Amino acid sequence: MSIEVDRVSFQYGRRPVLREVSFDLTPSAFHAMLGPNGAGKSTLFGLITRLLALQSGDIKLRGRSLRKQPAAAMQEIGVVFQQNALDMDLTVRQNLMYHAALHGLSRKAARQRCDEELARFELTERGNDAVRQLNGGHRRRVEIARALLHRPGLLLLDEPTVGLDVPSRQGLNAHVRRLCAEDGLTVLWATHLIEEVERQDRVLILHQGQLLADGHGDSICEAQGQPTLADTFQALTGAASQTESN
Ligand SMILES: Nc1ncnc2c1ncn2[C@@H]1O[C@H](COP(=O)(O)OP(=O)(O)OP(=O)(O)O)[C@@H](O)[C@H]1O
Repeated sequence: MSIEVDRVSFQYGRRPVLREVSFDLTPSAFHAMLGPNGAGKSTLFGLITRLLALQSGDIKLRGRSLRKQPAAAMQEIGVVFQQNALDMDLTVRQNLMYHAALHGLSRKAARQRCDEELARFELTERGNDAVRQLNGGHRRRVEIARALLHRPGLLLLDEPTVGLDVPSRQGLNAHVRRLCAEDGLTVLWATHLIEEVERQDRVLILHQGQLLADGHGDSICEAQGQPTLADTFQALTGAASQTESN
């Protein structure tokens, strides 16, 4: 699924937060958006998902402009925000069914899609448990399953591993990479953690609202004359990359 972000700038009040950000994503590939806290990642996600209104520039999904055809463009997007957005007292299945109804799926289609997603995320046995009973890693999986119920072509994840322990972080990252490889999903994974990025990923480095690098991890390292992504990130941003331990 193609997405083009074209010269998007944004400011809160008089404070610029994004400056002429442009990129497009490779269909069916995993993209890591790496940026320290405050880089503007959540603001960009807010614009792509229309939580925030575009001020300048445009965003197109499969050629459909968010400005001109917002409803059609939004059908293409599944999103997992930084904050848990599940109802903790409802069961896993109820959370999914509610979301499917919001997307206009019939009850029959919704049930079928829920079954498929629960199986794919190895959650079938937890379907009737309240979300509150699940650990953090499983809750995040439910959120991703929910984001995919309406079969979007693009999955956005905003720091999805925040608050998870190391094995859960790694498991979730690997799971999303599999979705990309097996289902042809286009993924944009925002993080400030270098461990979640691999050298063969398309990497977008955002810093203080500007896109400082965009390309395969290897090419970015080579262009900067740096041995690792962590060194490249530091050279470009002046910020030591954050790791799970700090
Ligand atoms: N509603 C708001 N009003 C004013 N400033 C804001 C608002 N939301 C975010 N900001 C500021 O905009 C800048 C970018 O924030 P944003 O949340 O987009 O960055 P981020 O890369 O997602 O970082 P984080 O992971 O910490 O959320 C920050 O300096 C932040 O303080």
